[in-house]
Amino acid sequence: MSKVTVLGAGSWGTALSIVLANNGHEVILWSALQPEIEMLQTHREQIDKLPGTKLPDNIEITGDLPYACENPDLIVFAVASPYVRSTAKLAAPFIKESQMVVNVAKGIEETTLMTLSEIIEEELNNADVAVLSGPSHAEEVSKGIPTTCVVGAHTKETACFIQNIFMNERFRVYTSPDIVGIELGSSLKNVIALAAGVADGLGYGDNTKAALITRGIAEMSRLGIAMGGRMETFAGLSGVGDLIVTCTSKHSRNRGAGYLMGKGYTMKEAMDEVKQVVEGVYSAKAALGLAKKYDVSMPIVEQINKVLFEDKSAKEAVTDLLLRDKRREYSDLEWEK
Ligand SMILES: NC(=O)c1ccc[n+]([C@@H]2O[C@H](COP(=O)([O-])OP(=O)(O)OC[C@H]3O[C@@H](n4cnc5c(N)ncnc54)[C@H](O)[C@@H]3O)[C@@H](O)[C@H]2O)c1
Ligand SMILES: O=P(O)(O)OC[C@H](O)CO
Repeated sequence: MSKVTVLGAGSWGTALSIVLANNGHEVILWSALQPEIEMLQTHREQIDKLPGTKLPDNIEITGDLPYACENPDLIVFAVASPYVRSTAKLAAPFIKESQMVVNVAKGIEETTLMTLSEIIEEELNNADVAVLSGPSHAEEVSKGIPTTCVVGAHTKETACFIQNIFMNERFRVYTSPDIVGIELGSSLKNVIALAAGVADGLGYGDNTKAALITRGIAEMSRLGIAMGGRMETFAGLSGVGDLIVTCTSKHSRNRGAGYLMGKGYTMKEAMDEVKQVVEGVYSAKAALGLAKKYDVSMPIVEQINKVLFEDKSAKEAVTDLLLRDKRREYSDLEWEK
């Protein structure tokens, strides 16, 4: 049995706390939000986001960050991406040398273009920072619906330690050394999912969805490989796996927000309606920034940025994608003669 602290008590932090508690660990679930703390303490349930699932007794809810950071075996970062840096900064004075940390949030910082694990590493001196990602909606994980994820870490020992902490007969965890590939896949898929939602909102069909998923993974992997990630990772759980679930699931926040925009909502109206964090909106500009930095073509990311931030009509964006310059499906596949 280990001591695990989970920072962030939204859908994902709560669902993972339930997995960890059911695995027999002693869990501290911390939130920065007083109403969230009170709701979890009073009802022992994330009523707003995971209604109907009670928290096991071995989850302690707190708003006391120094206490939450007091010597756990593992800290799970599950706050929404815009709060990862501020939370790490606040926690840093209370965190021990070489603390093992796993980031489960998905995003890229707009101002620095850093991944979330890089931010945590920067803020927490000497922490051993890993990532956990994959096709995993909190609504299903909290109910014990079979789910698979992958943990990426700097060493095999850390990856296996975290794998053992999370894994059970309903939650299978693989390991990988490809941290950058995992984090880029998990962040970029949210941007593509917005586009898939827009297509649904416009009333387009399965052909359009399949096109966005397939061409989406092509552009995600082009950027990811340019940044040092591995193609295998983009073909894996945190790449195409997460992209499929996000672009198709009724639970998806990003697809849901895109759907509303396809129906004519503004970005702000769509985000308010979804009520939970729509990470693709926060990562879209950063994805475009990385595409420019690494000189990689990302046409879907480009068009979704125009819809989100330049008031371009969604219909026009789809037409512009379809009528781009003619090209080969994969530029490195050449005819022999
Ligand atoms: N929900 C899922 O199914 C799921 C699955 C995998 C990964 N994720 C990722 O996990 C992260 C969290 O997602 P979520 O669905 O739990 O979001 P959410 O909207 O349900 O919750 C976000 C949480 O962030 C925390 N927060 C809000 N404001 C804060 C502040 N000022 N300072 C510190 N913390 C603050 C709160 O605990 C809040 O509940 C996201 O990056 C998301 O992409 C979510
Ligand atoms: O599908 P979303 O947009 O709710 O994102 C949640 C998770 O990242 C799915 O793995």
